[in-house]
Amino acid sequence: MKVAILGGGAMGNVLAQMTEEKEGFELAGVIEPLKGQTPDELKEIDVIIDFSNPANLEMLDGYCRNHSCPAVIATTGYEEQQIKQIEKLAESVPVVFSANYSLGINVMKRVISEITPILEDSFDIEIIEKHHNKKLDAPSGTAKMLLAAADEENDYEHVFGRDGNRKRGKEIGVHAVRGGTIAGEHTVIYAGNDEILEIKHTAGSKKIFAAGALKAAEFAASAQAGFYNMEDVLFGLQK
Ligand SMILES: NC(=O)C1=CN([C@@H]2O[C@H](COP(=O)(O)OP(=O)(O)OC[C@H]3O[C@@H](n4cnc5c(N)ncnc54)[C@H](OP(=O)(O)O)[C@@H]3O)[C@@H](O)[C@H]2O)C=CC1
Ligand SMILES: O=C(O)C1=N[C@H](C(=O)O)C[C@H](O)C1
Repeated sequence: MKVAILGGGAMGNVLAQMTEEKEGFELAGVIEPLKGQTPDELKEIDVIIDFSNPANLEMLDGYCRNHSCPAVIATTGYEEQQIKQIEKLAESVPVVFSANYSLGINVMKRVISEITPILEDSFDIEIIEKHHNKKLDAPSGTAKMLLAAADEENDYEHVFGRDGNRKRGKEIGVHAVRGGTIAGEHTVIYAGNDEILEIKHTAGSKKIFAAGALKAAEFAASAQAGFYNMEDVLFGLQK
């Protein structure tokens, strides 16, 4: 399978190396948008994997539409309107879209949806994410995804970067920490009276995201047009 990578940054580089090493995969090229490159320069791509920046969405959308090319989108920090645009693109081509391609976080997401309804009335819920000091967006896409998993009913008030006292009532605080080379750490804290439950995932390196994105690429290359997430890839199609 011929894979093109949009974004030649930290993730693009790790993914390029893993693509070249993986049996059955061939690296068609790495597109570096800030150097004026576009995917149009590459021929016969089976799937394009985007680890770049929301500013590249128009380019990605146009390329996938014009070439009926499946996409795996890993970039985070999109505006609501851009996510709608990705959903629209998925009416024409297969799109896998996830803020986190690791197995652990996708299992954690399931755990959070399962236990939050049991604990939410008597425990306070807070989310803490930690990342390297080069990360542009905050809070992380994964923190927002875990928040959505905790908040299926949508009757919470969300507080990003809480400062001061917790108000009583349904409120989930999301906190971002940036430093050094932390590959990614996400903790959901359930704090009750005299007891604390923490669910935590730590990424040991960027390789876990690249490995998951390659799995998603295999899935996307043989899927019908549609909007998929990493749970669809790992656990079979969700409803
Ligand atoms: N879903 C997941 O599992 C994961 C998602 N991510 C996300 O992937 C993205 C990339 O991460 P990472 O590689 O660490 O980031 P880097 O900053 O190392 O790389 C970002 C890439 O995006 C391009 N870029 C940056 N700014 C712009 C801009 N304004 N306009 C156009 N292109 C731009 C750059 O292109 P150029 O090549 O020309 O320099 C660069 O290669 C982030 O959004 C991050 O959150 C990261 C890890 C896992
Ligand atoms: O920028 C990163 O590095 C990461 N970004 C993703 C996010 O915003 O959640 C996924 C992972 O945590 C690493």
